[in-house]
Amino acid sequence: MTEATGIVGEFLSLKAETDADVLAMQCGDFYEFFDEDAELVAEELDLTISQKSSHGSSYPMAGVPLDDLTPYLKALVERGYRVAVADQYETADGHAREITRIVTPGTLVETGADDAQYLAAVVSDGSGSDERYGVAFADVTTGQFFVSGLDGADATAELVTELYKFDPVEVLPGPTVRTDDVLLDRIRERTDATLTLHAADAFAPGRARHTVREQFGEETVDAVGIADDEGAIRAAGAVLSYVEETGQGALAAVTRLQQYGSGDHVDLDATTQRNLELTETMHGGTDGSLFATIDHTVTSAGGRLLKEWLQRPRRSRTELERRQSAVAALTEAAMAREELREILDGGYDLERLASRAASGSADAGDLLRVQGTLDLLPQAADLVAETPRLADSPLASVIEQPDRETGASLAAELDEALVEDPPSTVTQGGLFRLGYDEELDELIERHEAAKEWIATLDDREKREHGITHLQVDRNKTDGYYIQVGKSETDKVPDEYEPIKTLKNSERYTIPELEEREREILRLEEQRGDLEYELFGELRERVAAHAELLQDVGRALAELDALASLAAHAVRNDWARPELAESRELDVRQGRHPVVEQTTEFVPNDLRMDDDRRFLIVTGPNMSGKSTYMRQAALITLLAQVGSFVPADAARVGLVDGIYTRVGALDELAQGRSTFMVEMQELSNILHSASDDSLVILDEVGRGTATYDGISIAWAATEYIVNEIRSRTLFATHYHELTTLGDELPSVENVHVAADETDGDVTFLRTVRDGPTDRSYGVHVADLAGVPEPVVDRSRDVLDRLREDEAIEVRGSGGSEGGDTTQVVFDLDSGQFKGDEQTSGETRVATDGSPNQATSEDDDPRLDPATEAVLDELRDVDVNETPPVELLAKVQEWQAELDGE
Ligand SMILES: Nc1ncnc2c1ncn2[C@@H]1O[C@H](COP(=O)(O)OP(=O)(O)OP(=O)(O)O)[C@@H](O)[C@H]1O
Repeated sequence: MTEATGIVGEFLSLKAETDADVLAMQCGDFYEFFDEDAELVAEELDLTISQKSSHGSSYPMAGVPLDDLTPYLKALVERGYRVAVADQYETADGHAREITRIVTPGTLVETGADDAQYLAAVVSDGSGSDERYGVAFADVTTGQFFVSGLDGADATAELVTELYKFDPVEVLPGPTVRTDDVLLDRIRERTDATLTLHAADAFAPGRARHTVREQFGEETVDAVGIADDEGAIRAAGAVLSYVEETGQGALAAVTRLQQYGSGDHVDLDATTQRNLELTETMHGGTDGSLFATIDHTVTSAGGRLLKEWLQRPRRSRTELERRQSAVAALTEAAMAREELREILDGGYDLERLASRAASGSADAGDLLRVQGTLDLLPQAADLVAETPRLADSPLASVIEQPDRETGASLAAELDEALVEDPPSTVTQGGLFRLGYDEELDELIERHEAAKEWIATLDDREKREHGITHLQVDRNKTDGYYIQVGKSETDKVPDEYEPIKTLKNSERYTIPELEEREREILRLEEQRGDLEYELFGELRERVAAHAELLQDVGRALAELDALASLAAHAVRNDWARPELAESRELDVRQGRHPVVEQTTEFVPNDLRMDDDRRFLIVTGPNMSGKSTYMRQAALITLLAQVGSFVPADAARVGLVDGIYTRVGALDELAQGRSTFMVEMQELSNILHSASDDSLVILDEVGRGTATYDGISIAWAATEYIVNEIRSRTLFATHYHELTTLGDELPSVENVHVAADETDGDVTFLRTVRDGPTDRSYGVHVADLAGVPEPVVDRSRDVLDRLREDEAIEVRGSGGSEGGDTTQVVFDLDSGQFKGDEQTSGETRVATDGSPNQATSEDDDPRLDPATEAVLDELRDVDVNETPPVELLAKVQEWQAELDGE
């Protein structure tokens, strides 16, 4: 194929210059895509493809009008593509084109989503156990910029957790990271980010440091305390240079460098965030998450902040008490709270608008939204000042924080400058009020006068020439014209010069009109140019106040988030928790914040302190163990957000981390066995939790053979109680573990009660002290529709087991000629026993402890037929096998065991 020339050739050579996935090239009034790019956008965005021939070949082509590019860009970028935009500019001999910006998921300023949009860079130095990372997160749509250095044994896990928390849309892996398959896989697992290779030298320490200083100034870098953290600096520098390189101009809005991770936040690993369903449920939806339940914010910035609070609860008591006092004041000042929310409801996203001003994409409407939103702060301030309960609260300082004077003068300037309902294009004039600029006023006056002259021309002509059907109008092809009805064309004077004949009328022009038309066109152009220039200056002045806008935006967002917490507390009768330094958690009549919304909830107490640090929670299946434990975690978390909590009263000893291990739902898809995941999570908890942490373990050990499971759960309990000393809730169906309550200090049993009368089980949902030894698993199997014969047979077996107080494995005796062999695990003694009546042998573990019980030497020998049945039994996936097949299996096994 010959090489394409002309416009296609130009496109292809520009495309070869960039590493973007797609190129949009301006051709006059359109942005065009050619070749593979045309096919891609046609497929993704449903554009029509046409063919463009060049040098004997035909190329697919698709295009969008100039002014419509943004939504298409957004759509492509949201699908993870990086899009280069080439613009056309005039030259002495025609025009040329060059790539002016690259729009990527992490640098798209005009996002439509409410959520934060982080661009991250990750660098690593060190290796093995001495792994060190630097990480930076920038949200160019709001100007947020966070950096952190991570080191120590758990640095990799912490890094993955941070990535999960910030959930970046684009990640720039540093030079070493991009060669680390394992880490890259974990990043892909934990985020939906596009991974982009950014120039390696942007990560170089010297260059990165220079970039960071240029952006934030040397003093800031020193003050924030990252000057010595090379990893953090390298990551920060790489992010900044990438934003700059994409040419989006958003860098100007990134004004504040914030370091995080130095112990101000409660550790919430990625698993825990998911398990507690903070922002998404385990099934991936948002409905039914904690955030969806408690979010009553009225602005997107308020919602974003509240979500951030949930994802990053605080450890600082001062900060939490400040938020609590504000929420408390708002719960008590009902009318003022609702009025405040109404005021806020009129606001727009100032942080986002600041970024749009800085990147030059804000239009006149955006600047009016800036003005309108700036005006809300003084309104909120007046309301707070007039309401004594609020005036004494920390709300006053939230409002005091931004520079209100400058805010007011910027708002006044915008108000004086722009007309009420400006057009969305900024090049055609019509944006400014009279009195804003003298030169513009004069142009406007002349423009308006010329238009006025034309507006009255028809009357003059009608009068002078006695024509009734005469009108003056304008269109694109003919410009201004005088139109006269056919019946009266004989009355037109000589100076009327015909320009077009229509069916029923004739169009004319006259020299005077032509002159005015030229004047109007000239004035329109001058006015458009001048207004565009003035608008650019005005937008730059707004952009120069990016930091102020961010301050006001955050203050309004904070008011919104606090008012939302107060509104939820009032509607749901939540109480202000007392924050304690001691290691306790004392909840009176606590509820689960999400479940209480949809259920007649039975409240429960919870008491944990130094003498009662580890609670073993037993109770029937479905009784509410998981709910009770999550409730404890969520109450703690809400308290450390500064919120009220779903309880009559609560005293919450502040925690440094919340760790959970509950049933994993979605890990299988990622190729790890359920049990492996369970153990990795347990391992992570045992490494990370401290005596200030809250640990929730739901059925640890369940994923493997019973004895291994009990052994692991037992040993983990001992380790947590003796070594870690965290506050821990551990739900289990291994009732053997309840004996630990007597043996270890600070371990107590509680159970969720159920009532059984004549075989009918009622879940009481009440938590009481002491253990229980009943699971009612058979009852739940019945409820779930397991076939009756299986349920009945289970009941028989269960009754026998209860009589024997033993776990029994039953098989046909090979050598004993059909006699039954029984191997039992005695719940009282925690020992294995052979059935002396039939086999005459006793198999007892040497020291009686469960984890010894499975040792090879003591393994009871069974005949091969029984072994085979047991193997099959172990392998059956109960969740995957239809009940009828299960039933058939059971019959088959019975037959085999009966020696048939
Ligand atoms: N205190 C309560 N009041 C009302 N309903 C509750 C309460 N606690 C739990 N429930 C409801 O009971 C059901 C079972 O709760 P949960 O999953 O916590 O039980 P579980 O004991 O952990 O079960 P399993 O042992 O089978 O995992 C849930 O649907 C929950 O909504």
